Amino acid sequence: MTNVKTPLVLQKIGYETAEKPILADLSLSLAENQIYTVIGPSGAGKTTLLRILAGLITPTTGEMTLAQQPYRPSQHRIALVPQDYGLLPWQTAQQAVIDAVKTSRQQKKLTDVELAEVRQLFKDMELVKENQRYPNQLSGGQKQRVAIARAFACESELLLMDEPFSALDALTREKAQALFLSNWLKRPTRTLFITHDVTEALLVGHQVIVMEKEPGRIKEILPSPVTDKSQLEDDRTSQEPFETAAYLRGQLS
Ligand SMILES: Nc1ncnc2c1ncn2[C@@H]1O[C@H](COP(=O)(O)OP(=O)(O)OP(=O)(O)O)[C@@H](O)[C@H]1O
Repeated sequence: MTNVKTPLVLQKIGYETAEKPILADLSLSLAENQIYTVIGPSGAGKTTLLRILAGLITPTTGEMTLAQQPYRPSQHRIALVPQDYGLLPWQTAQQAVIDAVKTSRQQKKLTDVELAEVRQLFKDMELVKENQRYPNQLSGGQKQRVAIARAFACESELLLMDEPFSALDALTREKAQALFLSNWLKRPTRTLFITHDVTEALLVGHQVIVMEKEPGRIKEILPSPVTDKSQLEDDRTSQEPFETAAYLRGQLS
């Protein structure tokens, strides 16, 4: 599948456990090559939504479609960057990325062209010196960049990121946002990006999905005033995102 310019549509999605409803009546349309950031209070079901899109759990009610066909996650190339980066202790940074490409393309070996692409990705993600290191030899910021490099390398149709920058200090986080966006612009894909940081949601996302809880549902979807994602450093100091951030904080309180 697919390069079709078509939205991934969720209609009236609900998810409940034996204990309680977790998501209710959630409808959403995710366009191709757009970044959707998701914010909301703890327990609003943000990770549950991501897990549904990844195919890790199945919604109790509602339907999901892509190109008017039922959306079955197992039939699509989906990249997931979890909160803890999901790196394996026995794999170097380079092995992690190469193995992910092999798995996603169902190949035993990469071609010279594909290996050159991986090397370029390491350059783009500023990881050249770290490529032979194991996770315990990498800083948090470096591990997180390896996890993102691995996700980009898979050329996924859907990129799912669960608070990827939450463990980073403020300056490393700003650098990671810029690096992520510059790489995303080179390799754009439909992206859902969970964050607790309202400013990050506006800077990184084209659209901000605001969720509320008990049960988890969408409260509002707001276009980000930051439309040019290549100008992040200018946007950090401009007034407009700050005004929208103040509004969003009000929505969350
Ligand atoms: N398998 C499960 N069984 C029971 N309850 C669950 C299960 N998965 C999630 N929950 C509950 O569903 C609710 C939503 O959880 P979820 O992790 O999706 O929220 P979240 O918005 O991502 O929260 P946070 O911001 O704290 O990460 C929580 O109350 C959680 O305890």
